[in-house]
Amino acid sequence: MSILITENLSHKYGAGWAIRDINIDIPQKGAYGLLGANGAGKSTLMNIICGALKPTDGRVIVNGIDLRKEPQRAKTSIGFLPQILPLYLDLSVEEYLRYTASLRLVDKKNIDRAVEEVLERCQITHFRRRLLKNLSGGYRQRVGIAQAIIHKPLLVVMDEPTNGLDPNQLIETRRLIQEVAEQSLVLLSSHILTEIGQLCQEIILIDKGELLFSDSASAFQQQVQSTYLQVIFDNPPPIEQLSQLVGVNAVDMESKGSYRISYDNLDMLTQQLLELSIQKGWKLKTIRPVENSMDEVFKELTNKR
Ligand SMILES: Nc1ncnc2c1ncn2[C@@H]1O[C@H](COP(=O)(O)OP(=O)(O)OP(=O)(O)O)[C@@H](O)[C@H]1O
Repeated sequence: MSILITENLSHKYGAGWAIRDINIDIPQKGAYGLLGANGAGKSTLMNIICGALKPTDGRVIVNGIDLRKEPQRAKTSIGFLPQILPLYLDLSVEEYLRYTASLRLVDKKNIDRAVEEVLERCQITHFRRRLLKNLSGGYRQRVGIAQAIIHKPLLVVMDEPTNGLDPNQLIETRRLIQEVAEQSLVLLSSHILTEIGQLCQEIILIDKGELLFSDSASAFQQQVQSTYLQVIFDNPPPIEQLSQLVGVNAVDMESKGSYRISYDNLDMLTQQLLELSIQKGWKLKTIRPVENSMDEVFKELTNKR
């Protein structure tokens, strides 16, 4: 049974559609990256999937349960880390987690154990008595993740979970997200595409409220044909000679003997490289296409429309 299905999900605020006919079917656990430019509809989609916003049209099915028909039952399988976390700053970490466990309908007799488990999983046991207002941003975010997983949901939705964190906090929060994704389906949005590339095996891209792409991260990178070659020589020519070859747009030196060539005619370029290397003794040793960066694919796909 699929963990998350959305069927023709659409939402409009006032007159304009924020999302339109989004169909997603995610059968298994793992980290899924939700990409889209500002205003693409990511938060709207996430809020609807978590039951925080009622869609204008369509439906959400979580673990086989229709969110609109049985919201309470469906929500036992959903954890949510919203973009702005509603923290009660005068509560201690432990008090807050007890409260969220009861909101998530964790059985009273299981609350102690559930709190201990998430304190440990999120590595905040030593801060259990600290007031939330006295925690750093990184630790607040861990508390946010702890409240999202306290009831062991099958689906965890995280809206920009690493936004505003410093580099150390970023590394730790990403590690925690990866651990959560081993036990749940984690759907997360981020503006940092390299982060999505590192964390997520699957990519969902929405643009202007419409689903543009939903497949593996490697399929995402293959969406746009690379127009770069990496060439490495044992006896490298001067960069100017490479720049003058037919079919070349630009050449950058990566390290001694290694160049990145932007081209518009691959056949002509490779033919010249092979011929000249033999003629002039450049000793060409590697020639390979450079994989597109996530940024390049994102730009290409969203600019096409
Ligand atoms: N409460 C609201 N009332 C009216 N329009 C809204 C509301 N919330 C969002 N919108 C509009 O709906 C569209 C989608 O917004 P949404 O916040 O879902 O996008 P997003 O992809 O999450 O953007 P961001 O990356 O900036 O957070 C935007 O055009 C936005 O202006």
